[in-house]
Amino acid sequence: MAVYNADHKSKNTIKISDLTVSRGDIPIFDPVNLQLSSGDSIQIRGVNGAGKTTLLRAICGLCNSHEGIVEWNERSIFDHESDFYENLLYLGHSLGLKPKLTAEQNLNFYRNLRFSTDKSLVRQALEQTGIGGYYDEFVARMSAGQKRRVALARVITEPVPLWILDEPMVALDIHGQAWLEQVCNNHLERGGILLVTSHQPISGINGLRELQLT
Ligand SMILES: Nc1ncnc2c1ncn2[C@@H]1O[C@H](COP(=O)(O)OP(=O)(O)OP(=O)(O)O)[C@@H](O)[C@H]1O
Repeated sequence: MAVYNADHKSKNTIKISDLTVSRGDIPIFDPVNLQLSSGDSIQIRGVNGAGKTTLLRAICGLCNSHEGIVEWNERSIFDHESDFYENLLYLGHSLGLKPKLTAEQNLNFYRNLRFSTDKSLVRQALEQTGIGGYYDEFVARMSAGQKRRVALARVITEPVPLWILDEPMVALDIHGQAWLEQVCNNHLERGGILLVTSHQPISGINGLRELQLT
């Protein structure tokens, strides 16, 4: 399982070079060039339809029609997929939760994919997200904000260095937003990297850079 470079002795880097995605023959956004190292964070900004989700998916290697290069620690993600994906946590618009499973079962599913043996992390994570009492509740019976908190608990149960979060603030109340900003700051202090989109202002993440898509 991937671990943080907690002591910063070795750094992680993601480098994006001339990355763009086309629909038909038309590029959705101008080529993106970006480099982030351990402790760096960036918010991708742009109006509805600017291509924020598309860019994040392309960085994750999930777009077929992309041009450009994405490198993790100076190696193409396509040539070294397992090294990249075991270090990546991508939370997209879709929460990726099974409604007929409980919160705990959903998180254990993802935790098991990472071969993590620390079961206690799941209930600790749900406590931290403020829904500790809901660990055995079916996701189908949860509110939108509660579901979002379950999905976001993965940042604790799968402690990998690269977080790519698409609109993570959606449906969160102010307490949830403050919690998320705090865990992002902890992540960055431990040497993590963060790429995030949000239509809501993010004021509580230290050193958050901005990239405006055009
Ligand atoms: N599956 C698809 N097939 C064709 N076009 C698509 C597809 N998904 C998105 N698009 C188009 O790509 C463009 C960028 O969409 P994208 O979802 O990346 O924008 P966004 O900036 O994330 O928008 P929002 O702020 O509304 O979430 C839009 O014009 C959209 O219509």
